[in-house]
Amino acid sequence: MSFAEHLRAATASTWDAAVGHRFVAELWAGTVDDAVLARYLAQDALFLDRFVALLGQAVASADRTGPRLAIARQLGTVAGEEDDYFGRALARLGTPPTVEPLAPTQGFLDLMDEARRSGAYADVLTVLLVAEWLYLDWASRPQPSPRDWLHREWIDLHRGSAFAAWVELLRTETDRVAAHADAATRDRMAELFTRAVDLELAFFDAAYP
Ligand SMILES: Cc1ncc(CN)c(N)n1
Repeated sequence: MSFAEHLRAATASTWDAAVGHRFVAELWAGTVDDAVLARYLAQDALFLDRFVALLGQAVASADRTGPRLAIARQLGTVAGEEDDYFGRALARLGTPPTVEPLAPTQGFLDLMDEARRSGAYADVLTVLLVAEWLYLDWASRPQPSPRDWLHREWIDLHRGSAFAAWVELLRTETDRVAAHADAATRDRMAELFTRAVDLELAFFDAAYP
């Protein structure tokens, strides 16, 4: 088992609870309440801002050209296609332009800021890996797509061959960096991974007041 697979196995119960969350089931079924989706997306718009900054740090701290370019391309997708979805979705749902972060969102902002400020590629990769791998996992259900673009596009942004290749790159990079890291760095990566998985579950929970 690779380092990344080991971390995922160690967090399996929380990971599986997030991937099988009520929010995910309702999104796939196209039955998620507009107020719930609005609450979730308004929080995720706050997440997106700091996520782009974290991707920027990954571009800066990558130690090889190939991964640096792949991360830069994905940064473009998040700042482009994904941000465009947020604009259209929040306009349709009528979400207020400014919202305060709920506790799980604040936890994520702190985690991403911590990893970004550390400048440590290992830390940045670990947080990115959880955020993208867990989303690929819930978005890859072998199930018909919901009809409404509001639901379908949020799924489509996190599945497909390009997104799967992106997650594979993050996993390969995490394993490569961990293989050359000292025990303290690997311990820190494991701690960041666990914190991020806990926050993913709490983030879905928080969509339901
Ligand atoms: C909370 C959360 N985690 C992960 C993702 C996928 N980048 C997201 N959009 N929001």
